[in-house]
Amino acid sequence: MRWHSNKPVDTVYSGPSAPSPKRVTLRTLRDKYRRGEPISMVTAYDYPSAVHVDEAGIDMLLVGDSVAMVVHGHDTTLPVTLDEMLSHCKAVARGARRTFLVGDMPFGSVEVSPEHAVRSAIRMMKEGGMDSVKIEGGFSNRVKAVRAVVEAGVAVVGHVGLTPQSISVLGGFRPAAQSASEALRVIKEAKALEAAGCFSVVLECVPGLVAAAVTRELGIPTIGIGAGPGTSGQVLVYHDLLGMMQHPHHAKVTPKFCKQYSAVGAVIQQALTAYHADVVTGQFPSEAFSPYKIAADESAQLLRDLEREGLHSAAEVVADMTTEAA
Ligand SMILES: Nc1nc(=O)c2c([nH]1)NC[C@@H]1CN(c3ccc(C(=O)N[C@@H](CCC(=O)O)C(=O)O)cc3)CN21
Ligand SMILES: CC(C)C(=O)C(=O)O
Ligand SMILES: [Mg+2]
Repeated sequence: MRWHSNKPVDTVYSGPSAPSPKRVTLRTLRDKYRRGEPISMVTAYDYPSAVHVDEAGIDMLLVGDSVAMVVHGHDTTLPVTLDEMLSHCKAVARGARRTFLVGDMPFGSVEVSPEHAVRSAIRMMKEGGMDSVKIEGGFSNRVKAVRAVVEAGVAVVGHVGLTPQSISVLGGFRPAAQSASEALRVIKEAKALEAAGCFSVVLECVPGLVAAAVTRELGIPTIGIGAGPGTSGQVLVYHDLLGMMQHPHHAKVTPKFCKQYSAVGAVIQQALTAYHADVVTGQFPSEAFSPYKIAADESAQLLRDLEREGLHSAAEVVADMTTEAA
């Protein structure tokens, strides 16, 4: 009860039952945007990563359908289902106390009709515990879906430029808006998504000039990924920015626009190799990691019980280890 306390804020208990930090809301995001303050966004797919993102002060957390590639090992984002996304959303929601949560609507959860999109979006909110959803694409049927979802009372982030869920028609993860006509289309799509009620739009893999033009044209924040510095905010994939995807197995899916702020993949590899070596050489677990003891009178009783039952091998071990300990 912060408002009843006369202690300075930093002496207030900050353990698990501490008062919750102030949540980022749509209001907070709009205020930042109006003041021209950049908005930070990162993906997370599980409880521990959500805790880290939350504690870092990141404004928005995206439970991205990139989970299909980064966590499930698929080559595209297409296979992940709404039920799988919901499982990740629930875990993330348990770890996030402050950051604004966006659930990525996976391929197959919005396309059929606006009603279909509304039903899926409601599940993201109700079951997934999200604060909003993100819907990929700017074609007119997607704009209609966005409008229906917003009218149902769900805040929506749009997503134009490279739209990985359209890989089947795009033919690959290619940068978007590189011709005048493509760039104009992206700008018009972003405008249409704003008009349909999106509170923000992600711009993926478009030239910085195009992203800056969209940003100036819109009255809502743009969040760029591989879109240069001229957007209202930035988003990166958690594992990419931590440098967890350096192994040749997944290095191919780490996009070149990603700055690596650490080399966590190398740290993990080194730790696992060291653990393996310790197990093989018997250095783990040492006394320090063998905490469970049996009292002397209990082990003496156990020794008698084992001999009585004819369990001589076990009895021998108990006898040897009791003398060792003594
Ligand atoms: N780990 C990860 N990070 C991401 O940022 C991310 C995903 N996965 N999966 C979903 C989408 C796909 N993204 C990607 C993936 C690859 C490139 C990329 O390397 N593009 C190349 C061209 C590749 C080609 O032509 O096939 C480039 O030169 O930009 C870009 C964005 C961004 N998203
Ligand atoms: C790359 C971001 C914007 C995304 O959609 C995802 O991670 O799924
Ligand atoms: Mg996505």
